[in-house]
Amino acid sequence: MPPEFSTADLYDTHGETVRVCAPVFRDFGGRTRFFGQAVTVKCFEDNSRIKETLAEAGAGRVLVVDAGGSLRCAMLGDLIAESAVSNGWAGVVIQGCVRDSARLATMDLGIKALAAIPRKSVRRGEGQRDLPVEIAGVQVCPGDWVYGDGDGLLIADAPLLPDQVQTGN
Ligand SMILES: O=C([O-])CC(=O)C(=O)O
Repeated sequence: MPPEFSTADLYDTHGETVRVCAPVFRDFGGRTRFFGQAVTVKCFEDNSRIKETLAEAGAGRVLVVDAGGSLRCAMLGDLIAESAVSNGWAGVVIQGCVRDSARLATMDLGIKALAAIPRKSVRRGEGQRDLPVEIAGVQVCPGDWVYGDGDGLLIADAPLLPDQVQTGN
């Protein structure tokens, strides 16, 4: 189980040294409180990099995806989310859409995205990984610390929790 924390308490403790995402995301995963170090992807209506990355060992990290805010297709569905769970990812944050939302809600994974839509993306092998991205008005660099709960999402340069363990599981 993730340690007890709340993004509101973390904000009160750390103030404007943390970046607060604009409240554009909904929770789709079965885990609403999650944290971990960021791995970043930038892609548009093509989830190739997301599928590849979540097939690797997650080690409690959080995949942060700038999907350009597209509301046309889903960048994550139940199969890719299942691979994220079995590979030990703590969460996935997508500036874009998901699908299979009923199944996602049963999974032990944090998932924040803009909306759900039935249409899937088209995989053409495009997209970039491990670069600074911007989601919900804030910059996220690879290795930044991501904290999510029902109130939203905070991004920090350094770990915020006392005695922080190195995984978000
Ligand atoms: O395959 C996709 O593009 C998305 C999807 O439906 C899944 O992850 O199950």
